Amino acid sequence: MTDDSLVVTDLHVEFSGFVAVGGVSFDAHPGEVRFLIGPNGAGKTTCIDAVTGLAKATGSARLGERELLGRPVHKIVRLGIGRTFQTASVFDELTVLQNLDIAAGRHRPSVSLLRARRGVEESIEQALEETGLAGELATPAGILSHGQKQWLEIAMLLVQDAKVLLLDEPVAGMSQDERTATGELLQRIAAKRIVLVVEHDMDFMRRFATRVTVLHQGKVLSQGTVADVQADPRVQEVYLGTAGAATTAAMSAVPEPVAGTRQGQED
Ligand SMILES: Nc1ncnc2c1ncn2[C@@H]1O[C@H](COP(=O)(O)OP(=O)(O)OP(=O)(O)O)[C@@H](O)[C@H]1O
Repeated sequence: MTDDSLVVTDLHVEFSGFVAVGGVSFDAHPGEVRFLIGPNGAGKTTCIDAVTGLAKATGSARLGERELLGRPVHKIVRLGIGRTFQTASVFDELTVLQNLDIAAGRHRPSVSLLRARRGVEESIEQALEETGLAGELATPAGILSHGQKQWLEIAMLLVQDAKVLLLDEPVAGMSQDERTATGELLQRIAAKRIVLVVEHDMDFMRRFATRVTVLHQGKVLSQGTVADVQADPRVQEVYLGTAGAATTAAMSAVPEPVAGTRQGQED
């Protein structure tokens, strides 16, 4: 455990008496690509909503020494918690650079776009390089590929210097190549920041997760390395019952170690 860790303890969220998250605990640290998985309605997004202040919750979610629960959304953002949503939320009519300017809290009049390259701040330059969007500076976000839009959202979080990136189904709808590029991007980002991924895609999880928490009906069903959760009969049962044979096959496939990740780290 470090001062930079995200530690969620006994998280509870109710919607009009319905318990969406009923006592969930997990932690995440810089240096790992942390996954939250589980069938539809398991409570994954609600956990992220609670940590980011969008859903009222009890329990605790601490970033280092700081308690996040009970703070308003904008203060949680200021503490360095960034998130993406299942649907990319970039400004389609604005260019990649303008989107990043907005993320950086900077206003760039459109005339200066002609000289855009000259005026690019270092943080934006770095985020563009990191996410592979350097060649798309003047491209309207609306015509980016689906994968590039997700990367732009991640770049926006990097520009804001988010310490924690909470990513809700970042590879949904992506091609295989885009998934691989995204996984590698997350590994690079995770070297210095906390990356927590909510995902349905089991193959992606298997390739890139260092540790996994499996949620089911608002509770933690299993937690550990990819190998641990795949071997857990309770996980196999839940996926057999809800997601069909394809997912079960993906869950039971032997994980391939990925260079540069901290496979095997325990709670
Ligand atoms: N604002 C809300 N009001 C009422 N119920 C909600 C609300 N948000 C989520 N729920 C319910 O809480 C449960 C958990 O939902 P959540 O979206 O967190 O699940 P999930 O694991 O992210 O699912 P999915 O993979 O389908 O996105 C579901 O039963 C959902 O219908």
